[in-house]
Amino acid sequence: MLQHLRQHRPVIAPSMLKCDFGNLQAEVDRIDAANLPLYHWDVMDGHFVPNLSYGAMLIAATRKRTSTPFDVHLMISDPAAYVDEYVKAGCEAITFHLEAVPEPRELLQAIRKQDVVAGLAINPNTPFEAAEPFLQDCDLLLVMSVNPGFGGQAFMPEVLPKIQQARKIAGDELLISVDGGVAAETISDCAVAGADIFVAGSSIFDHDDYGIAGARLVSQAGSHVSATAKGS
Ligand SMILES: O=C(CO)[C@H](O)[C@H](O)COP(=O)(O)O
Ligand SMILES: [Fe+2]
Repeated sequence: MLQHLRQHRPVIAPSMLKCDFGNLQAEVDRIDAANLPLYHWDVMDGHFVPNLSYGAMLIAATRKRTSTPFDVHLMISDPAAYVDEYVKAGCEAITFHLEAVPEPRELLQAIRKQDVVAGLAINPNTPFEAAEPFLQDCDLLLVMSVNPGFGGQAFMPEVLPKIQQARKIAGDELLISVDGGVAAETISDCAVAGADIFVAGSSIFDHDDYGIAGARLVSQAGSHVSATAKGS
């Protein structure tokens, strides 16, 4: 899975929060036809964030419909209680919030032990230094560029220095994902700062053709992803 993600950099990951749940099979077909290499599932519990989305049951049902890898972004207060459900649902990457689990080492290690990519997410107000001690136990750092809870919000450029810091300190091994308001106008700044996974909700699902929307994002980001990073 890590190899898959590294090979597909810049990775455009459609945020399923914005898809048409009334026609999920059609959405899966359109995403896969567009060759988007990673699904991003936003799980919200109405407690950690003021919104409720969907859970492992829906993800497991969709798992049967596509072989494209899944990353689940857990915006929930007690991720440790639910990680096994998301592994069983077929998620290849599990990302949870540092704000929910201030001592995340044990949970990151437990995720890795199951051969699943371990991701740690930080909110816009959380400094990079809070996550830094745990980076050796992470495969992926997700930097939120909106306050979590809703799709369609405006990108917060003030998070870009955190991405730069993470890339400088962690080197090329760490996958850095940016999530929230990523669009054609904002993606190149994220790529220049050092991100390699770009979560895209509105900037994919608001378009008629996901292939064209994805290719546009790749071309805006692509030239900034270093040649050594690509395919390494
Ligand atoms: O985690 C999220 C919100 O909490 C979503 O992944 C994110 O907002 C994606 O949607 P958009 O690209 O429209 O901002
Ligand atoms: Fe997300």
